[in-house]
Amino acid sequence: MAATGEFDIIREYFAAAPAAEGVVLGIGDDCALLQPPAGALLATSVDTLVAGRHFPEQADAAKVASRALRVNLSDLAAMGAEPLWFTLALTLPSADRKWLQGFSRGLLETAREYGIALVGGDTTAGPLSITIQVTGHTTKPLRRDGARAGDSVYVSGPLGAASAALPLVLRKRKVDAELQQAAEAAFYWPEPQLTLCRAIAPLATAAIDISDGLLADLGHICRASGVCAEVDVDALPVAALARELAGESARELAATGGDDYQLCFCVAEADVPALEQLHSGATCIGRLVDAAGEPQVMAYRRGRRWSPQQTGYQHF
Ligand SMILES: Nc1ncnc2c1ncn2[C@@H]1O[C@H](COP(=O)(O)OP(=O)(O)O)[C@@H](O)[C@H]1O
Ligand SMILES: Cc1ncc(C[n+]2csc(CCOP(=O)(O)OP(=O)(O)O)c2C)c(N)n1
Ligand SMILES: [Mg+2]
Repeated sequence: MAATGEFDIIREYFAAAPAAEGVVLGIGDDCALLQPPAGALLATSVDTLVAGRHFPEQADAAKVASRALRVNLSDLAAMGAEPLWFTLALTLPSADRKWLQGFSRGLLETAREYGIALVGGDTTAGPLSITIQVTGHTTKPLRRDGARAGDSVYVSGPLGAASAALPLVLRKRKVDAELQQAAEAAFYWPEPQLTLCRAIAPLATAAIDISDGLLADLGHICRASGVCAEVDVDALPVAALARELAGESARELAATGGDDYQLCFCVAEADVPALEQLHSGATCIGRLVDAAGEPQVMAYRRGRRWSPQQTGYQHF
């Protein structure tokens, strides 16, 4: 039996979200009432995931829910913020009970894992899309505009897995069950770098999460900070899964493919030894230099300037 209407869906699948810190009033009224931690800045961000654009139309509901929350948590990590609350705007083609059960399970399990509470949302009929707005708190924000010439540029972990996995996730390429599972894990369960962001917050001058592609996203730091970046593409940590799936193209995917949600961050020269002491798993991939002309990313392969056709995903 299908759930009947908008309010049944909310009550049955979302209203049972557990009580959480700072939630004076949660789901059910015109607004949620929230009490921010004393003295903290609130960090807020919203991202939409559209079926066919951000995930396959026929994707498993629990996996899509988890990915939708994880990519939003990634923005909190990139800002140096701790998760507090989120809202969910869900547009559904139909009130499919099985889909909704999977979706709410995946969403609420992920929310519990990362300590973030669902406090409200909106439910409408239409083409499948998922919008999540997250709020966190921080006393040491990691902005995009704090990087300076001379800083070293780091990435938090291996790149290229999610974009190499996309053809498998889209079922455009058939592989054995184990490889299919690894591909789906890379795509649907990116790890928001919240632990790393806590460790690097005292040292990083700027940070961004890699959603569109490393070279494109680092470009945002360059423009915000008024610097150029020199990136040694040969130094990028390429994910083993990307190598297995994409062979020779894996390094290009690591540089320009999105969807991995690792962090890219910068550290002043004087703080590099302290950063290295953290043994955080981050890899130095280049450095920042004065922007003689326009702030931009300059990529190098085998010591020579390298300009890929696309530096990252573009919607339009
Ligand atoms: N439609 C919009 N209205 C207002 N601000 C927007 C809109 N779309 C994007 N932004 C803002 O532009 C900046 C870049 O957006 P985006 O590339 O989506 O960031 P991210 O990769 O962190 O999700 C962010 O500060 C975001 O809040
Ligand atoms: C079905 C499908 N096709 C293609 C992609 C690749 N892709 C779509 S959007 C995107 C970039 C990230 O999405 P965006 O909406 O730009 O997120 P934001 O930068 O705002 O966090 C990528 C790599 C995908 N994830 N799923
Ligand atoms: Mg966005």
